[in-house]
Amino acid sequence: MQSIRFLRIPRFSPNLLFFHLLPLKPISKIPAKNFSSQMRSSPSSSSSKLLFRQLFEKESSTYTYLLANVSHPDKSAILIDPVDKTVDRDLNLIRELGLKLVYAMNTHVHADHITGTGLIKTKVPGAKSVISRASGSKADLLIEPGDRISFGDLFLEVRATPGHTSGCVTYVTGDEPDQPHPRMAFTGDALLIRGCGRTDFQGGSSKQLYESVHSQIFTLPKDTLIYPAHDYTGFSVSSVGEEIEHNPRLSKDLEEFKKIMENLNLAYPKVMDMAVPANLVCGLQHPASS
Ligand SMILES: N[C@@H](CCC(=O)N[C@@H](CSS)C(=O)NCC(=O)O)C(=O)O
Repeated sequence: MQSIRFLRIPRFSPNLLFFHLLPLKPISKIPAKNFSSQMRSSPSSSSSKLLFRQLFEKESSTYTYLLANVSHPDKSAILIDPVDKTVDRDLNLIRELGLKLVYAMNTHVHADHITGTGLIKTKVPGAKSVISRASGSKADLLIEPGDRISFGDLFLEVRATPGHTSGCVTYVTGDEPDQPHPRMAFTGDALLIRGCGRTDFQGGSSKQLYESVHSQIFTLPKDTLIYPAHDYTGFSVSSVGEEIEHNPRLSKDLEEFKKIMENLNLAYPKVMDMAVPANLVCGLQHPASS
């Protein structure tokens, strides 16, 4: 299905809002599945703006991301990588901002904390849990590479970035004129700022992680903003160009990268034995509630 429109399209960055007159290219549906929070009410309602918040859970140093299409009447919102301990904070924020949470998404099965997605489903009727099919987890939507996750007129595309775990994905904002510019990549634990996820459990593979990051993230425009699932050193955001140049692990060649990863000598996450089984059912140890 295609539509051609010439409209006043807002362009925006996460921090600054710009408005330009742009011709809107034909929209063509990609063959992979389209997960949409609502039907497009009118082909001419294209005004959209992103609300973006980066939220932090200090015990596990996890970032949760809130994105919403605030110019759309539905004010549809999504959460990426919510943590069970901070679900009430996140839901209060969503309530205060008058948003409607449609998807609670995971980038992967976390080993260091319990996801908030299952708990959110018990508190927000209609919100759907999302994780990759390759993760082997239960969720309402099992997404695959190339799928689109829509909220209002905005969308994320799904890229497979295995290596930290076999089911890791990166969510990237759309590559169309009415989508955020610069693009934003929510990399989970595949790519951290000046680091990357460990590869010593949960089907991890250094070679696979290296190939994932180089083929799926480092090929994005250099100004693409990198938003990871963790930071242990005080960083909050980076860019593709910055990580290509300065990432002390992934800027090396594959053989050197593998040696670095073999010698990380990290202790296993303290709650791993409890977190992994729980996260396979979206954080609730009750399959029916996933
Ligand atoms: N100390 C923490 C776990 C820290 C850790 O292992 N982090 C993971 C991501 S969460 S599984 C990781 O990949 N770290 C990479 C690195 O270079 O630090 C705990 O006990 O939970």
